[in-house]
Amino acid sequence: MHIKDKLAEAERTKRPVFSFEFFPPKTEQGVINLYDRMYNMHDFGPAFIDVTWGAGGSRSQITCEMVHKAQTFFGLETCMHLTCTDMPSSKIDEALEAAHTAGCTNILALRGDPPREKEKWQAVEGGFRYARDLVKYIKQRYGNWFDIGVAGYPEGLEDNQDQDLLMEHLKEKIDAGGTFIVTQMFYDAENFLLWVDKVRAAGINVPIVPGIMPIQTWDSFKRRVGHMNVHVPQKMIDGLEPIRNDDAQVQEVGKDLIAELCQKILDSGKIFALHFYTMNLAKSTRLVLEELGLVSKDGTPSNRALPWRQSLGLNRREEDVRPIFWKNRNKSYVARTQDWDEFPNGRWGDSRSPAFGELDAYDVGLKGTNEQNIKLWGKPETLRDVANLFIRFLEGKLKNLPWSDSPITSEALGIQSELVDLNRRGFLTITSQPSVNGVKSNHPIHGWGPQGGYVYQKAYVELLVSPQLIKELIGRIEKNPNITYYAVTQDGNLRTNAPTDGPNAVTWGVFPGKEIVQPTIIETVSFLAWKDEAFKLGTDWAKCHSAMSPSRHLIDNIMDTWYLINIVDNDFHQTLDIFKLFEGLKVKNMDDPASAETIMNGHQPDARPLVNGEHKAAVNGFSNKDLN
Ligand SMILES: Cc1cc2nc3c(=O)[nH]c(=O)nc-3n(C[C@H](O)[C@H](O)[C@H](O)COP(=O)(O)OP(=O)(O)OC[C@H]3O[C@@H](n4cnc5c(N)ncnc54)[C@H](O)[C@@H]3O)c2cc1C
Ligand SMILES: NC(=O)c1ccc[n+]([C@@H]2O[C@H](COP(=O)([O-])OP(=O)(O)OC[C@H]3O[C@@H](n4cnc5c(N)ncnc54)[C@H](O)[C@@H]3O)[C@@H](O)[C@H]2O)c1
Repeated sequence: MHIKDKLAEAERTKRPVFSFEFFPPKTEQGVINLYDRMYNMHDFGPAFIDVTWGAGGSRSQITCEMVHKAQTFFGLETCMHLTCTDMPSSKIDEALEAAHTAGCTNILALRGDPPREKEKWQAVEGGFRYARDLVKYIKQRYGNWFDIGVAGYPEGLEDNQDQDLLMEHLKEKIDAGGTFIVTQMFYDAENFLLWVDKVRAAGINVPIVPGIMPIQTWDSFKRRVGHMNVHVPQKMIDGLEPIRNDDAQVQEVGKDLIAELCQKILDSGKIFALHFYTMNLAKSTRLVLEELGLVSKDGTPSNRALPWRQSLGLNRREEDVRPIFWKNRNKSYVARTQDWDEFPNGRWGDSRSPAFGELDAYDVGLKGTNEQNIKLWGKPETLRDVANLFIRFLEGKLKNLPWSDSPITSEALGIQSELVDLNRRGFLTITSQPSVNGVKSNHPIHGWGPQGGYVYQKAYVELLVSPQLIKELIGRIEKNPNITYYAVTQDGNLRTNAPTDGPNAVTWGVFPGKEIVQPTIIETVSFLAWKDEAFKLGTDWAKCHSAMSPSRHLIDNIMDTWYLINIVDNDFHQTLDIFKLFEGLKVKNMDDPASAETIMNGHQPDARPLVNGEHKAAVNGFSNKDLN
């Protein structure tokens, strides 16, 4: 059924409907577990679900596969997103044909983010430069088979803050055949409703579906707001900031704030649908829907297990944490633990979670236009210039780096001088955490999770290391039985001394009446998924600079030849031992304009390759190619 008909029915009957957006997970296990979740969320009764378009290679294949499964097996009315970026018309045809074959009759037609490298931008044959062109093409090829939605921006768009122009272009998309509008996420109801009036004044009469992003934790909320550049009313900040360290309270207050936002929108009498950016998680969306009375409080997903398989066969949870009571009751154990990855959900969380590693709703990659990024980070020509950027970030003088999208935290300030010193010597630090040996869960710096608990963490540092120094560094690590590491190059050459493939918990908490929660882990699969993202952020940064520029050359060389390494001191009583590994080590020629090449041609490591990246990835069900 076409979405426009469902929306028209909602408006006619004045009974609001809602929809859920899912994105293609980063890992194979995440995809499998998402099917469980989609199946369960079916019971909430969404009018339709959306699957975002994962640009490029395997991610787009997963979109098509998810659309097929949702439509055919779960009986969910599905809308497939489709973008123009880097899509020759043959690929657009393939995607549309896959959707058609799956019985999907709804497409959200988008432009996608422009390729970073401006000089390579080419509207592909058929002219899919704007979403409008894609709408026209779909109409032309498929007539009325597909109902076509388009995107709307009440808060403006990064590359176009001119609201009048955006409105003109929105009108063009509707005139080309768009029949409904789904908006970006926002938290400002007043601004949205004013925008709705402007849409109507522009002569656009199709239904508008507002994009709602539930609040999971303070950190993810802040990160997304920053990423999407949306305005947050002071009332929300005031409600959430004082309880930022108590995830359970943030979820509770967040639910109330989002329900209030939704209610205001629905009470306006102008809007009859809500679109939830679920981020592949069920709980916070469900809580908002319950609060709004759109699902009943006992309307939790039923205990139905997927008819064609047993979920627990999927290695969903480590078997040794399964309570003995459920030993022979796999299905009900699955149902009882359906929110297993909901809380808290760090970005280093479990790679089996459908929500693993997700930063924003669409694709990973560097944010900001090339001009903005050059203004922010300048035009580095030597390794010293690059290291100085990291140092300025660590000193709080720069608000972000390609790998760090929010300012340095007070937690990192405790080891600031050690981190600055590393960068000064040519080790580019990306993430860090000091060790914590049991502080209260409401601790202002290290605290997280519910009240009354204690939290722990192991000292951790993740950095980019020159091939000049990697051998010596790994040699030192391997002499210390407390320290584990993973090191990988962009092309997937992985080295590690981790004793198993399984997770190494680096953050955990003990809370009253709960099992131990370990939100942050390091493991092979998640590290390989992250390394693709980490190197992409770097190559995106290089592409902000023109092809022949020294900055492009320098950053590309670092990405092509350096190692991404994470190091954990498993003795969580030690805070500074991890830094002793680097004593006396320093990259040579940091001021040499060709320093990156010097490094590339320098001493190559011959540390024992414990694991071959490609092979290891295959063992885990992926090839690095698939994850790109
Ligand atoms: C609800 C929603 C879902 C999304 N889903 C995805 C997804 O699944 N995958 C993904 O990669 N991205 C997704 N995005 C992000 C989207 O691809 C980006 O925001 C993209 O930058 C803009 O896409 P658009 O379809 O709105 O573009 P368009 O409407 O084509 O507009 C893009 C820019 O071009 C300008 N423009 C449009 N027409 C013209 C014209 N005729 N002349 C000159 N300028 C023009 C516009 O003003 C705007 O600045 C989504 C966004 C939203 C709001
Ligand atoms: N190793 C893995 O398996 C894996 C998987 C996915 C993501 N990641 C990591 O997740 C990180 C983001 O996670 P998050 O959002 O929880 O953390 P974040 O980016 O907020 O940073 C985590 C901590 O590192 C500190 N930090 C930030 N930038 C730093 C820098 N340049 N040098 C030293 N310390 C810095 C922060 O202040 C904070 O205390 C990514 O940057 C990546 O390193 C790792």
